[in-house]
Amino acid sequence: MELGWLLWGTAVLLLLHVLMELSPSVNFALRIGFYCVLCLVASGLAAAACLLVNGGRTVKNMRIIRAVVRTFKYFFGVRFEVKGLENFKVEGPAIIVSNHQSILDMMGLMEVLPDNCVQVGKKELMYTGTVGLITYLGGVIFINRKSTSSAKMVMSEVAKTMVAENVKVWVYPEGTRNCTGDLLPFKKGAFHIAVQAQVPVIPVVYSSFTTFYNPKTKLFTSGKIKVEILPPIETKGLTSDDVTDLTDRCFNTMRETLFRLSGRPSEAKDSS
Ligand SMILES: CCCCCCCCCCCCCCCC(=O)SCCNC(=O)CCNC(=O)[C@H](O)C(C)(C)COP(=O)(O)OP(=O)(O)OC[C@H]1O[C@@H](n2cnc3c(N)ncnc32)[C@H](O)[C@@H]1OP(=O)(O)O
Ligand SMILES: CCCCCCCC/C=C\CCCCCCCC(=O)OC[C@@H](O)COP(=O)(O)O
Repeated sequence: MELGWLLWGTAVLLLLHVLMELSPSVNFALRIGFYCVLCLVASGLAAAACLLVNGGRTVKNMRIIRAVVRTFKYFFGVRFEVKGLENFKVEGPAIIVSNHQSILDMMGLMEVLPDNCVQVGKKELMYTGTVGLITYLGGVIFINRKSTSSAKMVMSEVAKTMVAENVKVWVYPEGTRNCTGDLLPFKKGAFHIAVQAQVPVIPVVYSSFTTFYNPKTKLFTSGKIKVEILPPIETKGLTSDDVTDLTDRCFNTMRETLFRLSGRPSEAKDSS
């Protein structure tokens, strides 16, 4: 009986392996499917640990989530090369902005996430089962992207509480995933918070995934991601009139860095 199960298991694994070798779409679907299942299962386990250790929604849970997610890279053969971690060592709160390419970004986020840091996320994430639960427990700030006025209200509240509670806030200023190897124009919410709270902006750039991950061509193999944490940009003395300029400066610096890290230096010079 047990031998029968073993043989069936081996046959299924072999079949999956052959299918993955033969078809890039099957390989892609299985790897992404595995990533989602891993996120759902790990979130359930992490949620139990968060509730036992910290009792409810708190940024302290991010340490548990970070420790769990940092193991994911070994399942997918993803390696990170990180530079500039010392730039996170600013006294007190800050806004961290980074490029957003895929759901796989959670691995890169947790690889460098400083202590006492929460992310801004779309409210739809709340409805993703255990992943929604873990994002809630970790203190993620949920916004409704379809309503600028309500999103702006939440962001203004964040500007007040991040100073009172001494937390850093991680925002993806492109506002959505973008895996083209370039940046989308930046939304201004993150920069408004930074100016309102008078806290520095710390840009973080991840090299393009396109050489090993591309949903359009169904590519998903192992690969290396270069991460660079850039020096903080001060906002002391800036007003709401300076937000557009601050956004543009940050965008240009990050785009230049993205192209350099991804081996496309010439195009960085074309941007402006
Ligand atoms: C254990 C296993 C676990 C596995 C799992 C772990 C997961 C544990 C981690 C989870 C991590 C989640 C990570 C999720 C990642 C996302 O969900 S990314 C998507 C959600 N995030 C975002 O969208 C953030 C970026 N978006 C913004 O900041 C946008 O500005 C806003 C606030 C949403 C507004 O959107 P909008 O209306 O489209 O944008 P925008 O053009 O910027 O603004 C319109 C006008 O309002 C003004 N404005 C904007 N904001 C403000 C403001 N705050 N004050 C005054 N004026 C403002 C602008 O200046 C602009 O006016 P003009 O200057 O053009 O005259
Ligand atoms: C009971 C309901 C069950 C629902 C099951 C849902 C399955 C989802 C399972 C795993 C997904 C793992 C995702 C990890 C968190 C990813 C955060 C993220 O990257 O969100 C995307 C968001 O930044 C931008 O969204 P859009 O590009 O605008 O779209």
